[in-house]
Amino acid sequence: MKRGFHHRILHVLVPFPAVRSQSHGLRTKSSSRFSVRGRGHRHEDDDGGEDLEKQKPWDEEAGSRFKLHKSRGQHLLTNPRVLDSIVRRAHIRPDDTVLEIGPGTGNLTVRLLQSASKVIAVEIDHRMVDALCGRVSQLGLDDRLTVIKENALKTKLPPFDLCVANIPYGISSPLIAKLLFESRPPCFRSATLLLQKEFARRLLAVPGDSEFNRLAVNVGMVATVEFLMDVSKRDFVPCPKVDSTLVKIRPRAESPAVDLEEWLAFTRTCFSKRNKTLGAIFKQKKKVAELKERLSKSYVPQSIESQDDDADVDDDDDDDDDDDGLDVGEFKEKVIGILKAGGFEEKRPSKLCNEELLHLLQLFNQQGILFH
Ligand SMILES: C[S@@+](CC[C@H](N)C(=O)[O-])C[C@H]1O[C@@H](n2cnc3c(N)ncnc32)[C@H](O)[C@@H]1O
Repeated sequence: MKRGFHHRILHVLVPFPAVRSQSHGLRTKSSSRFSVRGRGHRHEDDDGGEDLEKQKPWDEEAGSRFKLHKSRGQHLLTNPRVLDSIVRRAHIRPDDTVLEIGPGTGNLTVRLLQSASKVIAVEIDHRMVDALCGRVSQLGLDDRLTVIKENALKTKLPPFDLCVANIPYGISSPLIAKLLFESRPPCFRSATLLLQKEFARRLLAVPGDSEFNRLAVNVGMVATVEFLMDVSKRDFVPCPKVDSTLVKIRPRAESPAVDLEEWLAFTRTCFSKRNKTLGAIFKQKKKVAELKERLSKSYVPQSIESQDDDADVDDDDDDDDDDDGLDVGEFKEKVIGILKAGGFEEKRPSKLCNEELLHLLQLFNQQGILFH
């Protein structure tokens, strides 16, 4: 079973009170301060030209005050210019259905509702859901918002055209994997996501960069990633320790010519030891034994949630050439022979582009060596 995707919990659709405004325009409330009880956070916004910009990101009158949990990534984006910029860069069409993961109190949601036909928001915290529903209801936009009160990683996502979100950074990797790999091919145009800056750098890394890693390799196989802008930590309440980067992920139009489960398992092996050559990686006794066993064993699916969770795993036996007890000597020679024939033995996976890695996988597969 794929870790994180096997619990299919029913959606809880949160109903809204039937409060409507006179029109679909956003109404501006009079409150002018952001305040979270217990934290003493106060945020004063820039004055904007439009109604929406004048509206404060969090309206005390619209909902109750509560403690924000850092463990759930509850850093609310409060700078209206940044919020507007995210919506602008998402290129939303009027008939689009937008998926938002982690709407929080709705700072981004109310803007998305202005541009899209429909917003589907997935939020784990019922206090946030209550605040969001109250706020959207007061604005008279509730008929276009559907809230799924669930863990975004554990719920089946409904169809959508665009994903636009300031996500909790703790779920970045499994969430991107879910968006891109859970339902193939993905049917959305793009995901405009605010990510932790360091994570975004790794996602944007190319072969040869020090940050180049399995996450970039796997995402790059099925999507392109574009840098949009950096966002200061000072634009959030409470202020996090890290800065952020907005990126746009676009699924590739054509599916890659490879079994993705096989590819994910292959890259898991290639990137299992940082800075090692492929020769050193494939000489490990355990790796050789695993591959040999897989020749005769049936397929065991791997998690695609933990895209990059094993980069530091050390087996402590990478230089071990002694095959006694495993009876894998001949098979190991075959594996090394394939690496040598392709000119890969001395190369490091972090320097190879996807085409080169794909070529190596094909060489293995042609010799009957499978990775899943
Ligand atoms: C960084 S805050 C963003 C809030 C809002 N979008 C904003 O920009 O002000 C992340 C939000 O995601 C919610 N969240 C955390 N983990 C989640 C999960 N696994 N599934 C859905 N929502 C989650 C948090 O409760 C929080 O409201």
